This record gives sequence, C-alpha cells and structure tokens, in this order.
Amino acid sequence: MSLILKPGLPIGLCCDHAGYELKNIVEGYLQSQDINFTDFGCHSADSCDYPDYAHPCAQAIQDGKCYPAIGICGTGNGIAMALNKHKGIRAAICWNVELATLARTHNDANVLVLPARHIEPTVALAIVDAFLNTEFQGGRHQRRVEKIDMA
Ligand SMILES: O=C[C@H](O)[C@H](O)[C@H](O)COP(=O)(O)O
Repeated sequence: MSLILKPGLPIGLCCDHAGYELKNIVEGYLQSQDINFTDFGCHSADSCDYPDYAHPCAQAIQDGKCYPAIGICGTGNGIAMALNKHKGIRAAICWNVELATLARTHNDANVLVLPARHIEPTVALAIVDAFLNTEFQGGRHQRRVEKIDMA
C-alpha cells in the first residue's frame, strides 16, 4: 500500500498528447497495484493543450476529490506550470528516482510530473513508485512548504 494515498481518494492523472502513451503505461501499473485513479485526460494521442487537462486535475485536488496526482507532458514543464498556478498544488518535475524521493521528503510534492519524451517507461514507473511510497520529512521543510503559498 502506498504511503501517501489518502483512504477512499483516487490518484488524479492528466497529460497531453505527448504524455498519452506513458499515461497508459502508468495506469496499467496503478491497476496492477490495485490503486484507484481518476483520469482527467487527454484520451488520445491527437495534438491538444496541456492546460485543458492540468487545470481540472488540480481543481479536483483542491476540492478534495483526488490525492495525489500525476501529470505527464513532453518535457513536464508546461503541465507543471499549469498545475502550479493552483493554490496548494506542489507539482514537481522528476526524471529520476532521487528527484522523486526529494520532491516528497523536502517539498511534500502532491503532483508528480513526468517528462514523457525524456525518460524510459521503466524509469518512469520506478519514479512513480518512489513518489507514492516516500513520506514528507516535515521539520525545517514544513516551514518552507508553508511559505510557498504566501505569494
Ligand atoms: O511543456 C510542454 C510539453 O512538453 C508539450 O508536451 C509539448 O510542448 C508538445 O509539443 P508538440 O505540440 O510539438 O507535440
């Protein structure tokens, strides 16, 4: 069982066309782990705009309807930028396991962002696993995380 899932809440998933294939792979992994998810799209590899999927996913976290989430686009940059516009959302782009672990221990990241065009699927799944199973350290990091939303 994942360390950061909240009982009864699905994980949110969002992507654009560049992340569509990897999102399907991630969904297969989550199913294999009996982890529920809500897929906010996109739902095909046709060209689309990542904010159209990032915003509903971030809103669902804010509304308490899912937690945490995984966002996927080509570089990770665009979807992370859109997600991080939302108060309380801490979306972290991670391309290796160490970064995913640090995003949890230091930043209490609540959205993992994967750069689909720059990582192999096996690495992506190892990153997902690290993200879902690493707890926030708190302590000095709690104070810093609280200051993020002060802008
Ligand atoms: O940050 C943006 C993402 O990497 C997009 O997935 C990327 O810009 C899509 O590019 P294109 O429209 O050329 O497939």
